[in-house]
Amino acid sequence: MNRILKFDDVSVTRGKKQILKHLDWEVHNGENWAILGLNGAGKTTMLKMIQGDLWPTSGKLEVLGGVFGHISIPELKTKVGWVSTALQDQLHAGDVVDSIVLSGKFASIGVYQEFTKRDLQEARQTLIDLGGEKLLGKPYAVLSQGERQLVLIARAMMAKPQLLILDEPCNGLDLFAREELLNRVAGIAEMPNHPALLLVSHYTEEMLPCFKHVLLLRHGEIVQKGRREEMLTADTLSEFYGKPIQTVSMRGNRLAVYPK
Ligand SMILES: Nc1ncnc2c1ncn2[C@@H]1O[C@H](COP(=O)(O)OP(=O)(O)OP(=O)(O)O)[C@@H](O)[C@H]1O
Repeated sequence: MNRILKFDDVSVTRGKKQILKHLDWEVHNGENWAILGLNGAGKTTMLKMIQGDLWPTSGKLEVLGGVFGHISIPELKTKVGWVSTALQDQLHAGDVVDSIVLSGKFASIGVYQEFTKRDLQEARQTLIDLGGEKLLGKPYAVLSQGERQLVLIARAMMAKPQLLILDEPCNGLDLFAREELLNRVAGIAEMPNHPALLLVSHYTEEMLPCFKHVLLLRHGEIVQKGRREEMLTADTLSEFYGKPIQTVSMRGNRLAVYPK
C-alpha cells in the first residue's frame, strides 16, 4: 500500500463550532510527518479521527487504504500505534512492563487474550530493541515519565503498526530524558520497514530530521504543509504564528524557535 492517509475536504463540527475545516492532506508510505499547531488548533481532533475514535462531519477520510464507513475500526486500531501521555492514565499502574508491551499485540489495555511464550518473548525483545532492557519485569507504576513513554512506544511497536502516532511524546520529560526518547524515535525511523511516523509537538526542536514533512495547523485549518526545509524557517513560522519569532539552529540539523 502506497498511501497511509488521505484527508479529502475533511471537516469536523461540534455544535456550532467547526473544529477542523476542509482539510486536504496525504501521507505516503515511507514519509514521516510532524504536526505543529498552537493549543486548540485541532491536532488532537485530527489524531482521534485517524484512530477511528471520531468521524468526519463531512469529507472523505482514508486511513491505511480503507475509507471510513467501509473499514473495521477495531482492525484499524491494531495497525495504528498510538503513544500519548493520555494513554498512560488508562493503563493499569500495577501491571508489569512486559505485560503492557504485550498488550500492544491485542490493542487492548491489559492482556485478556491467550498468548504464547513466543508472544511474550517478542514483547520483551521489542523493548530491548528500543533500549529498554533494564525496564523488563518492573511494575509500570515505578517507572519515570521517560521510561513510561518508552514502554508505550514498545507497546505500540509490538503490533507492527503501519502508522505510529507520537502525540506530544516528550511531555513532562526533562532535558536528558527528552533527548534519550528522541534518539529512540530516530532509531525507529532507521529500522527497515518502519511504520510511517506522525509526531505532534509544540516544539520544533523535537522535529528530528527524520520528520521530512511538516504540517502547520491553525484554528482548524491547514495553513501550510510540505518539506521541513520550507516549513521550519523564521519567515514561514513568523507568518504562521502571526508574531515575529527567532530561530536557533541546534546540533543535528534541528531548529528551536522563540518569540522575538
Ligand atoms: N467535543 C467538542 N465540542 C466542542 N468543542 C470541542 C470539542 N472537542 C474539541 N473542541 C474544541 O476544538 C478545538 C480544538 O481542540 P483540540 O483538542 O483538537 O486542539 P489541540 O490542537 O489538540 O489543542 P492542544 O494543543 O491544547 O492539545 C478547541 O477549541 C476545543 O475546545
